[in-house]
Amino acid sequence: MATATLSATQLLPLSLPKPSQKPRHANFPFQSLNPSPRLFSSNGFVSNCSPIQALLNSTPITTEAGSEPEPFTLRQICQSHVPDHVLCRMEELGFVVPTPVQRQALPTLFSGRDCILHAQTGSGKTLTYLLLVFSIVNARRSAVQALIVVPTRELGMQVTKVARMLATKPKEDELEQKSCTVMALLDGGMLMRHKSWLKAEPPTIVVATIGSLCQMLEKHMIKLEAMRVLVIDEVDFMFSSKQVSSLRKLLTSYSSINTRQTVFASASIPQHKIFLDKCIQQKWTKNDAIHVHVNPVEPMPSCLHHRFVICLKNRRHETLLSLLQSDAPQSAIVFVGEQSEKSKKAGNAPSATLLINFLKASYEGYSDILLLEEDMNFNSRAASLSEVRQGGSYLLVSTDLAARGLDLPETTHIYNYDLPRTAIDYLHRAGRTGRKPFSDKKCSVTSIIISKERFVLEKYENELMFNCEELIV
Ligand SMILES: Nc1ncnc2c1ncn2[C@@H]1O[C@H](COP(=O)(O)OP(=O)(O)OP(=O)(O)O)[C@@H](O)[C@H]1O
Repeated sequence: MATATLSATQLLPLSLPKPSQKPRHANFPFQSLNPSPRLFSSNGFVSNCSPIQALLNSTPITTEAGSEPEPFTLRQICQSHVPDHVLCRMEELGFVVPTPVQRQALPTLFSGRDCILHAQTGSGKTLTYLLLVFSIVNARRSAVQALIVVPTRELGMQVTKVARMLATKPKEDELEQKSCTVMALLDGGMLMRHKSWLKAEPPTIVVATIGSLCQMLEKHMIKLEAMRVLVIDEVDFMFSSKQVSSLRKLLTSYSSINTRQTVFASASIPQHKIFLDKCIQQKWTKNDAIHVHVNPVEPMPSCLHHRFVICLKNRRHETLLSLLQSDAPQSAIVFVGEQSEKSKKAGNAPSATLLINFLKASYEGYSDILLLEEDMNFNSRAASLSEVRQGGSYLLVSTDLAARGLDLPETTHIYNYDLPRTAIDYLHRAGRTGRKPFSDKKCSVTSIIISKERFVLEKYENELMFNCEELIV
């Protein structure tokens, strides 16, 4: 059985600089989206795209004598794989320079290999797998050709939005050939409407939560015979959820590894070697599946500053208040633990509600404080998120529902009002900040703990290889 784990250095395409070569920048090779004199153009670049692209095309090349030009842009990496109109949209949306995961994983993905995409939170895994999807699907074919499975409705909406933005064609091009259609088949959606849509003309790409997807599969409303790429996002979470049996069925009974390319993505793949072996043994992936692990020695973004405050159990509200007053964050997420069944049965108010009431009464830093938790209906959840996305300044109080995949790039501060249950939960909560791939701006993650929780946080520090600074408030 051939299993493989590729680290960053092994995956570099031949023409990319090896780590032994002098990097352009000590921390990150691509500091700015502004084209620098080091940029080069090649014949393959010619297209009628955005001004950024035009500038990139026209910039003269300066490479060392005799050396191969280095693929500097996403366009160069994707050129012969992804349709030009998608590349143009990508650039219009500001995605010009590849993040490390894009630079390292895309050549492997374009080679057709099944892949476990393992890279930090906020590193751009979504665009990575979407570019693969667009390299494979054919908009002229009326069949579901790509399926992206996500754990929550919120993440599904986000991925759908990016996919639709990339798929959009200029009006004049639409007349020649229609764009890919993207369906969001998500829990809390209007399944009746989806049924009519699927019947009339199947979409090219489906973004689904496993519950809604399986309902449609069981009723034979959706067909996966033409599916050529399957992405499972937040794969470790999906395999540890209650829906694992549906997921296994999707991977083995509803479709076959021989006719699809399979991609698993997450910022955390515990025991990844065992997981990769299992993927092959269980026939979730083909035998030559590869583990692309970007920056394994640093599981969390380096721009995060981790802090903790020790307080008495009954002083958490006041401690959070003084932190907010001293930090005055423009945009922050406060994570609270989920209410236990016992507490629900006893008729207690959830701690998130109590906290919001307290903050509304005592903190004037925000015009509104928003809530996101599992017990809210889907409409209220959507309303909270859309307000957060609209406003330049927000304070969101949330359970771990917001911890996986959500992209709110303006978030600068994370507060763990309750300590997360595991190091992996810590990693994903912390990863809701520091989500601007080319920014060095420091963002903070602050945990409010009681003294006997200090050893738990220390355990997380060891597991995730970071240091937490004590704050006295
Ligand atoms: N090449 C790029 N240039 C600039 N910004 C990018 C690029 N690729 C992705 N981004 C931006 O980076 C942010 C994080 O990307 P994304 O949501 O894909 O992260 P992720 O790796 O999936 O994180 P998580 O593990 O938390 O889900 C997004 O705001 C996205 O628009």
